[in-house]
Amino acid sequence: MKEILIATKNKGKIKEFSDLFAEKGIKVSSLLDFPGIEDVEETGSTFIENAKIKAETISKQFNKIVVADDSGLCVDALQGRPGVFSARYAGETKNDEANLEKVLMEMEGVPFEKRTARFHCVLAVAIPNEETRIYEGTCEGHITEKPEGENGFGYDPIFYILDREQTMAQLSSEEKNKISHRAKAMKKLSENWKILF
Ligand SMILES: O=P(O)(O)OP(=O)(O)OP(=O)(O)OC[C@H]1O[C@@H](n2cnc3c(O)ncnc32)[C@H](O)[C@@H]1O
Ligand SMILES: [Mg+2]
Repeated sequence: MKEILIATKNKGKIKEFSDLFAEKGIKVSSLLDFPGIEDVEETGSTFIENAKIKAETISKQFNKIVVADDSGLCVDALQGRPGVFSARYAGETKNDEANLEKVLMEMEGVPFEKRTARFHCVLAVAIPNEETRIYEGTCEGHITEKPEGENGFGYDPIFYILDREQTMAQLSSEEKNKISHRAKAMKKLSENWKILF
């Protein structure tokens, strides 16, 4: 079976990529399968820079094709924050619940029509001795006033999808994988599938 290495230790992402690649008959491995590999420092100032840094660093270590995902939540009323700081918005420990509580606190008193936000996903495909490829996807929504739903990860419980009348965390994983920023970026990558193998 074909296999692709994703440069992440985020369990939520790994689950989604496993499902999305399984549709193509491809198995996913991740940095959780290689406990000796250290986290790559995200020193870039954009999603694209950070996705490239993660994919290229791990690709060099393994000398093979590697996919990395840099993603996050951009809230209009917060001038695009948390943005590239999404994973560590409430501190270095990467606590999903503390992060979303911080966003809710900062959004207190903001009326519904001004609570617009989007999830952004950048996939970088690093190929030894070739230029890194970039694929992007976004998903539009509104920030809720309190968390709802148990599925997904990260900011999903406070991200309301207008035409579904549900938060991302209330959707099943199959439904999220049809509309999410990650699924949209994956679709673009899958149109260029042949670069992977
Ligand atoms: O860098 P890696 O190792 O892949 O894992 P990470 O968790 O640090 O990932 P990012 O640097 O890309 O930060 C993305 C953060 O944005 C949030 N996020 C990304 N995609 C999301 C999604 O589909 N649903 C909810 N939150 C998401 C979540 O809090 C992530 O921790
Ligand atoms: Mg990260």
